[in-house]
Amino acid sequence: MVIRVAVAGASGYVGGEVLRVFSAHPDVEFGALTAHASAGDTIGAHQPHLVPLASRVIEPTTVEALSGHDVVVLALPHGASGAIAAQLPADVLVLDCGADYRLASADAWAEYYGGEHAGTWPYGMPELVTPNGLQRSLLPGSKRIAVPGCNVTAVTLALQPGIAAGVIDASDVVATLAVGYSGAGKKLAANLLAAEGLGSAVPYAVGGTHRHVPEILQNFASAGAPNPRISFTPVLVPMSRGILASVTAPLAPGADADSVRAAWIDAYADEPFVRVLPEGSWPATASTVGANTALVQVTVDAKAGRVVAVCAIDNLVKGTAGAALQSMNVALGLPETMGLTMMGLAP
Ligand SMILES: NC(=O)C1=CN([C@@H]2O[C@H](COP(=O)(O)OP(=O)(O)OC[C@H]3O[C@@H](n4cnc5c(N)ncnc54)[C@H](OP(=O)(O)O)[C@@H]3O)[C@@H](O)[C@H]2O)C=CC1
Ligand SMILES: CC(=O)N[C@@H](CCC(=O)OP(=O)(O)O)C(=O)O
Repeated sequence: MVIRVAVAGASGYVGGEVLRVFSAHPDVEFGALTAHASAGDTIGAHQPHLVPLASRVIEPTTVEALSGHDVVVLALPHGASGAIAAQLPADVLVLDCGADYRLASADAWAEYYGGEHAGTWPYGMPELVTPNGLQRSLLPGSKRIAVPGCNVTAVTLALQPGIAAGVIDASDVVATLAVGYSGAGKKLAANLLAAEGLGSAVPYAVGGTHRHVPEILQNFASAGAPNPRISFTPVLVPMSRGILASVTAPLAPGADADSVRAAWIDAYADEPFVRVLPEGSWPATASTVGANTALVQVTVDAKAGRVVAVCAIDNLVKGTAGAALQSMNVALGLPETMGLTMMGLAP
């Protein structure tokens, strides 16, 4: 079987990671590679680490260029993906790595992103708990998939077992994230001067303003939280990749350390890409670099009466490109793990 894949945004961080991750899939063959200002350049000029693709020429992102493929991956700024996706044929599988189609609520879109809401597509997180079972059962046959936000993936995977099992109170969640520079995209990351960024940790989008807040709350509600609330603070730290989400919530009445641990272990026992670490060992972003891995740990802070859950991912793999490939496999009826690995890169 050959799956012809077009990648829009091939000059960016996510586009580059889509090219790297998807090239490990035995059935994938790349068709058009498109972008915007870099059209006419070679991939090698923008992604020098992708040596086998170095001589491929980047085309402008047009409906014509993206037509005639089995799969189109959009790795474009939000807004740009909605504009092009609306013109793509209905029978091509479109995986949008941007935010345009993630939210179910047009009001939430207007509040956090502004402008018109493009719509809502099936959500590309196979592990998500939904009222109708796990999200993976809803993806086969889908022709449109909204790939989750990277911070959202880390926070959701950290906490959803406790929500689904009823052992935490999700109306008072506090999340603090250490996030790497590549999450900001190539253009912004280039502006983060090493002289100022190195050696410093800087919070941003503080006070409930981050665009991922409504997406996280949507996932918590999907997992069964009746009135989810979160105080969310991302902190930019000097690493190129990685997200470490530390998430806490009150212990539900009647729950204890045993029921909490059992909830997390049971939730992820059969998940190919989520690993609950042995007790006492805590996730590190370095162990996820380059892999479609989510490492999770949980404990009870008895004095505070709160559950503390931590999740580490590579923002560009499980946080985006890996999640896209995982969802593509499920949508096409292929083994979910095809072409994906939990073997990271270290040291
Ligand atoms: N970085 C991350 O960790 C994550 C990012 N995402 C999302 O993925 C998407 C891509 O992000 P990222 O790769 O980081 O961003 P980059 O800035 O690194 O790359 C953006 C890409 O989009 C292209 N582009 C910009 N404007 C247009 C346009 N008007 N029409 C067509 N192409 C355009 C650029 O092309 P050119 O260079 O030629 O101008 C470039 O290829 C965003 O929606 C982002 O929010 C999601 C999860 C994680
Ligand atoms: C460091 C940094 O800025 N990280 C970005 C990552 C978000 C991202 O890219 O996700 P979307 O697809 O939802 O835009 C942020 O926190 O906004």
